[in-house]
Amino acid sequence: MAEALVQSGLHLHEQLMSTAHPRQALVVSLLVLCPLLLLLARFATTGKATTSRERLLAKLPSPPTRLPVIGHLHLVGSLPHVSLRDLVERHGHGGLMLLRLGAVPTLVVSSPRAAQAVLRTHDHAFASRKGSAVTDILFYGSSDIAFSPYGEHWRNIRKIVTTQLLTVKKVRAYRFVREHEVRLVMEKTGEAAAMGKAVDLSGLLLFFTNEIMCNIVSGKLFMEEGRRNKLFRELTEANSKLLGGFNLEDYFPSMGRLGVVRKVVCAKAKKVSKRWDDLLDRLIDGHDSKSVANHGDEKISDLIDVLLSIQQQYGLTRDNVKAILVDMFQAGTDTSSIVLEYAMAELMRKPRLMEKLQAEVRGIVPRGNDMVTEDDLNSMSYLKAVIKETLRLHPPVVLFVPHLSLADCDIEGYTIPAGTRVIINGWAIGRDTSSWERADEFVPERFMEGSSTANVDYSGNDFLFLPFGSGRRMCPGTVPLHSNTR
Ligand code: HEM
Repeated sequence: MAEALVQSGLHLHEQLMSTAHPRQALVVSLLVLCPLLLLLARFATTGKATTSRERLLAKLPSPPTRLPVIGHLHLVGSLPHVSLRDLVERHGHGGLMLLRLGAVPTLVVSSPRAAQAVLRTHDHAFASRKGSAVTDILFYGSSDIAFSPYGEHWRNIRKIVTTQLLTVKKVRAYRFVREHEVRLVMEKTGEAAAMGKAVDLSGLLLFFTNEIMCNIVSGKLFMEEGRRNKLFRELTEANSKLLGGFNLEDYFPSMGRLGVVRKVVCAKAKKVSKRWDDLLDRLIDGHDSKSVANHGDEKISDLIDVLLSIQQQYGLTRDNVKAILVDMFQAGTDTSSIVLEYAMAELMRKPRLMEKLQAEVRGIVPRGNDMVTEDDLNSMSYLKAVIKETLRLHPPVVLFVPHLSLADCDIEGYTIPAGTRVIINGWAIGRDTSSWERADEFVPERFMEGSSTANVDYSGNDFLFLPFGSGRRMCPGTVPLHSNTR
């Protein structure tokens, strides 16, 4: 179940990063596109090995079996993160390898040391992104946080997210939303258990995280909630499919610029984007800067309220606001539910660990309390270790959103030319056998006191454990994740 889940790739970043594709999809797509192949070959081979950039790329370690037109695409199997890890082990050097994915030279980074070079030593040079026709449509000209190129606009919206939207204070304020949703999940599970019915945990956890994100982003006052939340779920899934599908332009950018190809590639994305746009327009129109969701005495503004209230101060257009909102949904929903699902799957497979965790919870929650409160969680060191271990072994973002280099950089004795796409394999880094003992096993004890890796954490400073990345493009979502999963 778990590996399939990684592949079904529900999370924004996971989708975005799936620049490497299942072979089947590739073969089908290429058959369909056969008439275009000759043209492709022309585009794909232009400038080959003649420029200084090509000469630098040619020095990088790379699998020898490169085919005309598709390059190394045929080497990438149905689990791209696994294929890439294996390919780097076989053909890479120092955790680095160059793949030609169609016409796009792509640097694959697969070891803690190489990741440190990219995300810390040369962070500035590797901090950009390259949008595509699809991200331009779904994210309002790629003006969201995840796809914006490095520069003024990205700095501005990233600041908004970290100082206004995803702050500890703000996330704490939504505690009542989380507690309400946890109670609902408990009730549903309890009812099913009483009737001896099986529970679809994946569905329940996805529903749970989606409900939380919906209430945090757009509050409780606007539109009939059930309908709105369902629509958000559908649209998030539609985005994931589009971002994770085979997009010709990702591999053959020159082809993508041809009007006719762009039209075909973009038709579906435009339909989905129109539905997002209608929904976001209705939600934004339903808000005004003074609107607040009430909970007892607390007055909690949702993320739309916050964005509208600072819109002028930060010079945001309405489309910028919408792009940020799409990011929050896309990035915030599946990640947390995937972590929860893997944690449950691992604990079910290892009842001894489940008992240990239950004993910790029972020892801390006062007798008679039917719910664990968020205050109780701080003292639960084994629970924290279980979550860390889940993130190490099953990071929901297996391959990071591709980075783009802005300047030439020397790494591990190679010069990586400016304009190179970089894929960081977070999944492989978490399972690196030179960093982790019994790397493929679920052992939360490795994060408990007394273990040599007890203090390793995911703040982006320990390069052997990067579930959220590191550096300028590191995930800004650690604060909400903490609250949603625990
Ligand atoms: C378990 C939960 C999550 C994990 C493991 C995770 C992981 C990541 C990773 C690995 C990246 C890419 C870093 C890079 O490209 O170098 C990323 C980017 C991002 N994440 Fe998350 N994420 C999670 C949850 C969230 C949540 C809850 C939000 C917001 C509500 C969020 C918002 C973002 C955004 C906006 C970016 C793009 C940052 C940028 O390009 O500047 N993530 N995340």
